[in-house]
Amino acid sequence: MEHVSEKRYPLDAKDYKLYEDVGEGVSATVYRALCIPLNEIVAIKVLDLEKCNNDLDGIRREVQTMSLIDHPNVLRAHCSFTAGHSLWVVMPYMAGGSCLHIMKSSYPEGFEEPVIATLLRETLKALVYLHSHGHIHRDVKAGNILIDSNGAVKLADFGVSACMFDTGDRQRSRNTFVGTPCWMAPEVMQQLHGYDFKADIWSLGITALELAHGHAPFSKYPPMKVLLMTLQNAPPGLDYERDKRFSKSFKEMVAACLVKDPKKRPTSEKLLKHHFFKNARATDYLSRTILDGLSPLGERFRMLKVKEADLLVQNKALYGDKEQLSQQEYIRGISAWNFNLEDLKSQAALIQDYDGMSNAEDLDMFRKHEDRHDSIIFMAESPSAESVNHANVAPSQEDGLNDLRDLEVSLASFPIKPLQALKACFDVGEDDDSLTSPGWKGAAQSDSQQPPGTVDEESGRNEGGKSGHRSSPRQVIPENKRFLSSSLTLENASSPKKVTGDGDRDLQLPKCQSERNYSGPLLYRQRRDSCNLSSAVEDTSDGAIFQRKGRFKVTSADLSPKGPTNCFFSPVSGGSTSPTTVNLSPATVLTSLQCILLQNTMQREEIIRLIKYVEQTSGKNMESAEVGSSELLQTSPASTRERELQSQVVQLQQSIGSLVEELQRQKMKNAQVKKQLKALGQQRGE
Ligand SMILES: Nc1ncnc2c1ncn2[C@@H]1O[C@H](COP(=O)(O)OP(=O)(O)OP(=O)(O)O)[C@@H](O)[C@H]1O
Repeated sequence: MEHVSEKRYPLDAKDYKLYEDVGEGVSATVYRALCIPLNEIVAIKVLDLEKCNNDLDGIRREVQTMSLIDHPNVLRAHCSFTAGHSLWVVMPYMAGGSCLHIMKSSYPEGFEEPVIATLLRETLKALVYLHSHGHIHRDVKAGNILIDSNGAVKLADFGVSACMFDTGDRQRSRNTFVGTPCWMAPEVMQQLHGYDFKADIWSLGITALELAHGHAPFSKYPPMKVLLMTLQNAPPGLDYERDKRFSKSFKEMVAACLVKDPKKRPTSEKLLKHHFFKNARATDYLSRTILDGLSPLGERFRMLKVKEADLLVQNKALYGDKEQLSQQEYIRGISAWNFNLEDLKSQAALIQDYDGMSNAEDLDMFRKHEDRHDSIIFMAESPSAESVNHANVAPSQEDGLNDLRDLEVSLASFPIKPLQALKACFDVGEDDDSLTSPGWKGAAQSDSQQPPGTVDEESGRNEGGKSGHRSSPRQVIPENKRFLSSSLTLENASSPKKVTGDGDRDLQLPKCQSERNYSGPLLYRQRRDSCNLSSAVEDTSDGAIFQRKGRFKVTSADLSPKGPTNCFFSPVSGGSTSPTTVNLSPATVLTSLQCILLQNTMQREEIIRLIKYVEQTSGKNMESAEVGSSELLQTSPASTRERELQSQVVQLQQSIGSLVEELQRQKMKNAQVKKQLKALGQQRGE
């Protein structure tokens, strides 16, 4: 199957002339190019196989999927071949570029409804086709919806697609944590029961919001927060003042996609019949509207890069802070997040300031649920379409009962288990990448400056005018790792890396929660970081690493309690000390984070006391001890803040406690009323 289309596209880099770059992803640069023998303009995606961190299986899957599909709304690869250490994927050139690029350059506030309806209908047609052929796309987003000059719409990027008919490792990959957080369905984050086609419907709903607003919901938050917000909050929707311009049918369509329970989402086929799509126009409408007057794609892309570079410089000047920069990158729609330890720690810290109230409510509430699973009466319902309208409304104490009810409903119908998500985050890190692939670390930070690398070496020319070379040593791809689109044989398809599914992870969850200290993996990794141990290989023994195109690297996690001690923050420690809890709520995770914080504070204070004690009793003023204690004492402002936070948490706990009691009282009343009604009914019957 060397050539998948009727025309024979050559399998040699020399037969293509690369022009300007028109797009960039995590691991690839896309060029406009000329296929010389056919005299045809094509797009060539040049994937740097080194950047892919040896995830040849993932790449092979992308190429395979792209080659086999045959639908007008799905971007199909003409052919692919390796050139040195790059993989070239030749595909039709979509001159309009991605919806994301169009929005960024000309529609920062999003598109008008008929445009959105047209784009989504075409995307949905692609999904109907993919789903009926057993594929889950898993990365539906505006950046992957491409438009041709005549307005034709195609869904691209199969880098993380999965096949429902797969077995073994690939089947298990449906339990993995892939995609791009803002667009990622809760069940994908949750990694509890795996997921199916419905994950794409969620992403489509998020994409609808993205097309309506110019950015995806939560896009200003760092990934960790996005995960927690997606899991904890009511689904986002078109509920704001600014959304008044949109029709009821659009709002309903979005609400139908963004139901947390995947079973309650419509299939792609059913969704396509939604009356919202009656607003959709013929595709040439797109070329007459959003493409009209746009400069050529390469030019737009260049301008965007300049804008982004300026933004980065500005931000650096403003914040000089990595976290802010990573957020800005996020805003810019770049999905190559840098999941390093420091980022994660600061993200984890950020979570505490967010929605303190609701988090604390969740915290106690859910813990109490865990203690009395059976006593919850209204658990079976799921968040209704109306509940979508409650999104982002901060719960108040006045309507505490309703909120509690909502919370119970949403938590109960959606057994949140975000620890894996967090854990996955804690177990990803650029340290691993740097250890396994020496050139990666720097490369990840300067993606936009990366040349295609092989262009020069393989074809001896680089028409794109790219300059600059990697400083990292080039890795020669062994012959058995080279492949053409024709070489997708079974043997070749076997993954070099074993993919570990969530099932494994579940099994490894500690039996006794009290043994678990969430600071364990963090501290452990911190230690490794500081020692710069070259233990990436050992790391995989803790949990096989699998990666999807640089978005995430997920391991089966280090679950052994490597942390120093158990959490001993009694006011909020229920979740952490419960001996049987395995299903963890976001609240529990937050509890654990709070525990870690408090634990560190208390330990620090304890150490200071001990140092002082030793100093006094020994009568010696040991220099080192002095330095140590004075340094430690300097940290007191932080601990004051921490104490404040702790007391806030305690207060919140207390108010939640009373709300829960009130809830219990109401339930008892309810039960009594029911009894009375029943008795009355019986009396009447007699
Ligand atoms: N056939 C094409 N014609 C025109 N532009 C394209 C084409 N394919 C991709 N692009 C542009 O290049 C960008 C990056 O491509 P692509 O998404 O396939 O790379 P990636 O590494 O898989 O990205 P990511 O993983 O971040 O989604 C796209 O967002 C799009 O703007």
